[in-house]
Amino acid sequence: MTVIVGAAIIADGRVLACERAQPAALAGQWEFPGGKVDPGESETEALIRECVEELEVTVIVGDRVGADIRLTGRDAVLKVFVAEIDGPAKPRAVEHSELRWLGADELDTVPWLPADAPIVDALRPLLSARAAGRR
Ligand SMILES: Nc1nc2c([nH]c(=O)n2[C@H]2C[C@H](O)[C@@H](COP(=O)(O)OP(=O)(O)OP(=O)(O)O)O2)c(=O)[nH]1
Repeated sequence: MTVIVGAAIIADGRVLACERAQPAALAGQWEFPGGKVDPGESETEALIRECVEELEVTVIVGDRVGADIRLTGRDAVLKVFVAEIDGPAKPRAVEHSELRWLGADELDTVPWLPADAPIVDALRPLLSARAAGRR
């Protein structure tokens, strides 16, 4: 089964949402940066590599957010991890059409990929807690 990892990159109580530019069927929908784990690579290594490729930032990978999500019609599972940017670098939209930092009350302002709904739900309380300074 293909494992796809995603990074819920959090800073200042907001999470980084990324708008897909391609393929056409997914363009305009929002996601967590990430992608397939390559053979011989750990999930953490894959996330770090994908964030460098897609955003030109190095992330520190933390806890899982939500449960494993089976992608419909595919032999694939999505696993999302909390992450933070290591250092002062700002993410750049290398492969996405737009990046936005969203607070707990802004999560519903973008159309997420359908599979991400449970992850977005799991993130909401986490972001509220961080915004309130209770990491
Ligand atoms: N990265 C990412 N992919 C997601 C999310 N939700 C979701 O359903 N997916 C799906 C969309 C894609 O079908 C698949 C990931 O594909 P991808 O194109 O980002 O991964 P990749 O770079 O490794 O793929 P490839 O170009 O090497 O084929 O997972 C999400 O939040 N983040």
